[in-house]
Amino acid sequence: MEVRARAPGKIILAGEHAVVHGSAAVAASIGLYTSVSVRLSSPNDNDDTLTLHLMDVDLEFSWPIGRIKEMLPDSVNNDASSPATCCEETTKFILTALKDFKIPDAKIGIASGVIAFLWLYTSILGNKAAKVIVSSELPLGAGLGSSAAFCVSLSGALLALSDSVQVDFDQEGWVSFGEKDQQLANRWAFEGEKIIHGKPSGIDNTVSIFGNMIKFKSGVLTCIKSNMTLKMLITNTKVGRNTKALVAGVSERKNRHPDAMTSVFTAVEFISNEFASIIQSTSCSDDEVVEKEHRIRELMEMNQGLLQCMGVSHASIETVLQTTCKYQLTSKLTGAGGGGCVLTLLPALLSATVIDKVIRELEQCGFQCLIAEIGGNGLECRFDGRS
Ligand SMILES: Nc1ncnc2c1ncn2[C@@H]1O[C@H](COP(=O)(O)OP(=O)(O)OP(=O)(O)O)[C@@H](O)[C@H]1O
Ligand SMILES: C[C@@](O)(CCO)CC(=O)[O-]
Ligand SMILES: [Mg+2]
Repeated sequence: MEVRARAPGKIILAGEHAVVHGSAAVAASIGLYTSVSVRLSSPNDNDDTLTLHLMDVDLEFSWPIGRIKEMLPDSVNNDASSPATCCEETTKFILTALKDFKIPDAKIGIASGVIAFLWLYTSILGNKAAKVIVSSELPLGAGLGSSAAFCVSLSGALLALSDSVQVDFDQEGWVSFGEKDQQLANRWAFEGEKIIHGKPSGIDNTVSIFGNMIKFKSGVLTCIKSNMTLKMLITNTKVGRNTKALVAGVSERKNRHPDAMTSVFTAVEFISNEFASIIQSTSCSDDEVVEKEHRIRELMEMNQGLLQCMGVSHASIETVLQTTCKYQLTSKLTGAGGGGCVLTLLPALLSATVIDKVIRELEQCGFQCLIAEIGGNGLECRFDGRS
């Protein structure tokens, strides 16, 4: 039996990092997906292994089911309907066991993804033999929510094969989960994100599950209906970074300067709330759109300044800011920062010639630009063999 699931990446329009400390943030899904296919072995296959093929990093892992039972003895009592946290001891044990695979140093960040996979797989499906393939259109570790899309698509595919969710696979094409099942997949994906991120707010997995645009604060989501076309240029600085380390760095800064950092997070809360209300308000004339874009630009500029205060900007991000500023365009980092991706607002009346010029100049700096669709569907799955 084979199931495929796909989950989108995201951009954070306002509020990253502050959201980890309880402030509001605004995020939207983007039209770039991570896909997972899970094929359970049948008795005819005569194959008693669990195999994970990570196409994007060209790594394959394979464990005899006996080894899975040793590493995760509780997998016999799996209960897909109640998401559980992977304890530190289990994480360390699996990490040690992964040494057998000699993951190259340049790809060592993948180990946390493999631990998240083993935890989600065995907690949801127990210790069944299967082949799992993961591939993504997202750059990994670049601020576009690759870890959340990974955990969401995995949780979706695994739950679809469990008895705990009801998916109508008689429908043609991609199918969404019902709301209760989306909530369950979201709780599992959050458990996976905890393994990869340390202390996630939950915004990335939530927007990847539900899609579209959301405001998120202290674990609570509010759907946002945008009343303006937001066009963002996404520039990948290609500077590698790790969300877990950046989130931990901001917490350390908060411990050193609690009053100053609390004020920074409070300021971000106001920015996110104002951002959300601007995009939801209706505008009739071109002048009103221009006025709204002007206010959004100022909010992005202020948010970027506060992210600098948190210590998560980077020289490569500053280069993108300076380059786009030459064209009177405003940018801010998105996701965890420290490199990764930067958003630039492309005003509705901006000419294609200017867009081409700014993209060319950014690419000459060695960066990679893309214009992704904002909003769109969240987690979806299907039985393979159907279009
Ligand atoms: N397609 C994938 N294949 C294997 N591992 C993946 C994949 N996508 C994500 N991961 C895991 O997620 C890690 C990257 O997560 P990280 O949170 O650092 O970056 P991100 O999610 O892309 O950015 P952000 O959290 O800022 O949005 C990788 O090192 C790997 O462990
Ligand atoms: C940096 C952060 O705020 C967003 C990462 O996309 C972390 C989180 O919210 O979990
Ligand atoms: Mg992440």
